[in-house]
Amino acid sequence: MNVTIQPGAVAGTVAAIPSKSAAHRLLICAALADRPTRVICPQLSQDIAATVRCLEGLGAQLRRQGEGYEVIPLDRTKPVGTCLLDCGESGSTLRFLLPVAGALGAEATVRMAGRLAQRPLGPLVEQLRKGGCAVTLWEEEKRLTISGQLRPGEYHLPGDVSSQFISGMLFALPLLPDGSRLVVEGARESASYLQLTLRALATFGLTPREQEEGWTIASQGYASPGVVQVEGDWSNAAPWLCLGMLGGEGVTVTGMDLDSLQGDRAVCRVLAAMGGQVRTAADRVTVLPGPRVPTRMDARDIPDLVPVLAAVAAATPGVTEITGAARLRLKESDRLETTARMLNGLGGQVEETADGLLIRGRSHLSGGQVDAAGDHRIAMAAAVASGACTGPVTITGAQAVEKSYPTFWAELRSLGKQVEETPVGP
Ligand SMILES: O=C(O)C1=C[C@@H](OP(=O)(O)O)[C@@H](O)[C@H](O)C1
Ligand SMILES: C=C(OP(=O)(O)O)C(=O)O
Repeated sequence: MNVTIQPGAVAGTVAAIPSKSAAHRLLICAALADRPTRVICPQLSQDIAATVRCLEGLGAQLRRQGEGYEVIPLDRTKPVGTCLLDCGESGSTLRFLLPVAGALGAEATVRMAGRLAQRPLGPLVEQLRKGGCAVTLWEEEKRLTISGQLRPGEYHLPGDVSSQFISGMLFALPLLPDGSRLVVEGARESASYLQLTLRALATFGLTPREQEEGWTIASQGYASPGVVQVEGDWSNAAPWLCLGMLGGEGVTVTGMDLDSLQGDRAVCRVLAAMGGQVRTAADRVTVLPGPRVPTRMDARDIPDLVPVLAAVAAATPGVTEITGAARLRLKESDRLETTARMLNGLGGQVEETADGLLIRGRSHLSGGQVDAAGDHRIAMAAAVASGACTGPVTITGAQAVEKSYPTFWAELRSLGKQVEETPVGP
């Protein structure tokens, strides 16, 4: 599908969608718990659906009821046996559930889509093999298999490849019959995502004991609190707040936890540093245009914000430098390359560096036709950039937003933008 966005100001209010990161975590904990849990999650996405599908593959039952899921946990007294885990393009689903499958002794075939089979998995696979699992990856066929029973023990993971490896082991190790140790080597990136994992575990009564280099993790059952609510998604509120910065009468996002542990809450701080007028009250945040000043950004803890913040920077006169973002090359696309290409396609001046972007901003961008590169965050960043364009913006492959935000184009329309969706033949 192609989307064409006409120039024009935005104004209005968007209700936050449920956080994809929180939804994955709470659904996984619920599926491993001692009794049923109601997980309130009013809106779905392809990635959340992937986690639901895989948890069903492992033997849990997830029934969609009203605004959420009734999760009947898997029966830990019965072996999982053979199963199919179709992770789609969701890195979180794959990296969280592979260790869980190992801890449950499942004999799983895992399917992957898009770029997922090429994204890093090696350090996690190495540890699972060390712990007694057989893992074989067929990258070309986008398939892998895991079998064997993961043993309690000491596991080591790097801190700077993907925090999702660490989260996956934090979910898996309490399921083992004896205590384990998880050691994180080197600097930690995406560290706030580990806090989200620890909070989800704590909600289900699990508290890995923090040590200087990682955690000791007791053998312990997941205890359901009965009902859990998925909080609003800061990563996906960010495109609206960034758009609010680029003109018009401001954009408000409601349903946000202003004290959230999500690292992407930093979008408020960064937009304020860039001159945006950021106003918060109760559960909402509003961003209005301001003077737009360039800044330096370290993206080590906010990888998913880089494309949308780069779009604002491209329309901010002066030089903005984004560093600490090498990991963006390992996402749904090489996001340093695809962000630069997309913004340059709209008249921006963006250069890739080894670990980030160098952006020479202009007061306006021109517009043009750009490709989403199969990446939801690039499609949404192009929509943000359209807020600074004097001409129309056409985004090819715009359906990419469905990975995390299926109603994105409808919401953009609700803010007053003229958005035309054109289906493209098979
Ligand atoms: O744990 C999570 O929910 C996520 C962790 C981050 O990945 P990395 O840890 O691989 O950087 C982030 O980019 C991803 O969108 C979601
Ligand atoms: C990288 C992302 O997700 P995942 O790693 O779960 O595929 C994302 O949502 O930007």
